[in-house]
Amino acid sequence: MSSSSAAQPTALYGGQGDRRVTVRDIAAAKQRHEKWPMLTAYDALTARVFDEAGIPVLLVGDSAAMVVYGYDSTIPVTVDDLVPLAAAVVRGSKRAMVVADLPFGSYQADVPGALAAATRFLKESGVQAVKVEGGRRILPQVEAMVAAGIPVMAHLGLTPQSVNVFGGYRVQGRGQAGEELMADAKALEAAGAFSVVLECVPEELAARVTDSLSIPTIGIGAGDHTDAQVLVWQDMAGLTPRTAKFVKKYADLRTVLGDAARAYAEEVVGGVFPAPEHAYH
Ligand SMILES: Nc1nc(=O)c2c([nH]1)NC[C@@H]1CN(c3ccc(C(=O)N[C@@H](CCC(=O)O)C(=O)O)cc3)CN21
Ligand SMILES: CC(C)C(=O)C(=O)O
Ligand SMILES: [Mg+2]
Repeated sequence: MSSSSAAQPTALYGGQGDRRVTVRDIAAAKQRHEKWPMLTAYDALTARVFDEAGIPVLLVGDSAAMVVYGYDSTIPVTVDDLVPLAAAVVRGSKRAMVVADLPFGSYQADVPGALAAATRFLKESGVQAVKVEGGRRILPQVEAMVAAGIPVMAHLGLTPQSVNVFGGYRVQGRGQAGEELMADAKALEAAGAFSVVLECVPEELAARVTDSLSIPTIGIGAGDHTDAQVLVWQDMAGLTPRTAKFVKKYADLRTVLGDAARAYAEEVVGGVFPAPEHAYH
């Protein structure tokens, strides 16, 4: 593992302090050309680990549909499914800004629906911001949420809630589609989005968008020129069996956890565990 080229903690990454990271902190990081990491989290214990590691932004992704609930896309997951996970991540963290994905079907149809879904996450989970997939078609929703005081993170490129339009998880934004994505990004910035995720797009496009916007870009499979990076934590920790090309594995939790389960099982079967020190007298 190449964790040796250690970057110094920055104002946003690795800091301590008993207040949460805000949208203003994130905006200021771009002015300082300071890169930052985001990770997903879906429960209190991992949220606490990542918070103590100094990760400034935690995303309760609708990828929970796949890595928590076992569906094969993000389409089935609901607000009712995600709100309790988001609440657990908020309870498990102290410093990180917590962002929740609005799930498929909860914001696309109209402004009242989007406001209702986002409001549930802020009231019932305590997250500080929400994330929505899409560009100019959802501008009214973005504008209304921002006007209501809800920070909005945008998401362009491979927007997994549109997997049935794309016909699979493929790179987006090649050729003319890149110009459309650029126009979407500028429109979202003008609508008040505080950041934009760029997923699975050519790195040249992600760099151009990053240099054209004053809000930070957060890349996943978008090269090294975005302001921030995000990965699904089970991917970067090596728990997911198969991952996309853009994932780097920083641990091998699949092996670690499997070995632990086998060691425990063998000791139970062999009568080694529990030992006297694990019993009450
Ligand atoms: N565990 C997990 N990690 C993710 O990053 C993730 C999810 N789940 N669920 C929602 C979406 C789906 N994502 C995916 C899934 C697969 C590929 C993938 O296999 N991509 C191909 C690229 C093919 C091409 O060249 O166009 C690859 O081989 O990397 C990409 C993004 C990203 N998101
Ligand atoms: C991968 C990130 C950007 C996401 O949207 C998710 O985890 O749902
Ligand atoms: Mg998502």
